[in-house]
Amino acid sequence: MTDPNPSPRTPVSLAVPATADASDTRVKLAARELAFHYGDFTAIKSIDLDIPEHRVTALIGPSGCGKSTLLRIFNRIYSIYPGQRATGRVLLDGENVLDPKYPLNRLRSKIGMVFQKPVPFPMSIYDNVAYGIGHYEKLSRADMDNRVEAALRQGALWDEVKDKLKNNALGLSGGQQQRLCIARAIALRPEVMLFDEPTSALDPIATGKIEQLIAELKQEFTILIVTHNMQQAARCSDFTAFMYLGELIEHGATDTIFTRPAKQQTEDYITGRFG
Ligand SMILES: Nc1ncnc2c1ncn2[C@@H]1O[C@H](COP(=O)(O)OP(=O)(O)OP(=O)(O)O)[C@@H](O)[C@H]1O
Repeated sequence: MTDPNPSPRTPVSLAVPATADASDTRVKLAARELAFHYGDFTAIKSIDLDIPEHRVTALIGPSGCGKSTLLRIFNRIYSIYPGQRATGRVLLDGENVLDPKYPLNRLRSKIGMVFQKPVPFPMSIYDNVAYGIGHYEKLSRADMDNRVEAALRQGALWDEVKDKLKNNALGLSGGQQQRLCIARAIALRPEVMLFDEPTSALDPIATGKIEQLIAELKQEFTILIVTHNMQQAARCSDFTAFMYLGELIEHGATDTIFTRPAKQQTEDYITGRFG
């Protein structure tokens, strides 16, 4: 994992105005002694982590440290794969969502996920957003129209697509497709949104739009974002968690993690000495 020829990263400039304080918000999502196993391989080793409500928390760390695995535990995607097993607890508003008695449908309606590569359904822009809603609620045509419009507005896509809602979503640009996937997740009115490297396939302009969108969305949602981009973590998160080899090494206010990290491993990673 250690890079023998490290190239120092560009110094990270912070856009976070002041040290974020977790004491002015409550914990929305929490991991307690959370571990994860792919067969015999332990990818996450007993993590405790608090995710504050209405804040953006960035998950950073070198490739393979377990960031995506952690997101996949939070909405129990892993449960469809044989041999994959989580132990410990994930508390959403205090309830353990890993308990098999916690309904998967309820969990999916509360925790939405946006993936690295936008994957719109091969259907119209309108239907992409309406499709998921139809699984959970029976809305009149007018209510559905309103819900689709609201989601596309919140996804910062409405102005670009309002005259072509019946067009196939696959005709949108990559950045537009990603915003459509965000709108699709928003339309279900989740409480937590998980973003797994949402801009890694996008150009800087499209990336900037998504980052701005994430900053706006935290008013309504609790956000967790996995990113390899240190500048992005610094720009759009309030809190940052640094993982290494399946362990949570350090977690705190983003400006503290980037300017005064407590652990040497964190400093080595954010300054580009490894990873
Ligand atoms: N399906 C799988 N079966 C077995 N091991 C897996 C599987 N998926 C991931 N792993 C292993 O689990 C560990 C954590 O992987 P994960 O994808 O969570 O890391 P990551 O930090 O998200 O990496 P990246 O930044 O490269 O996406 C790695 O060692 C990986 O090889």
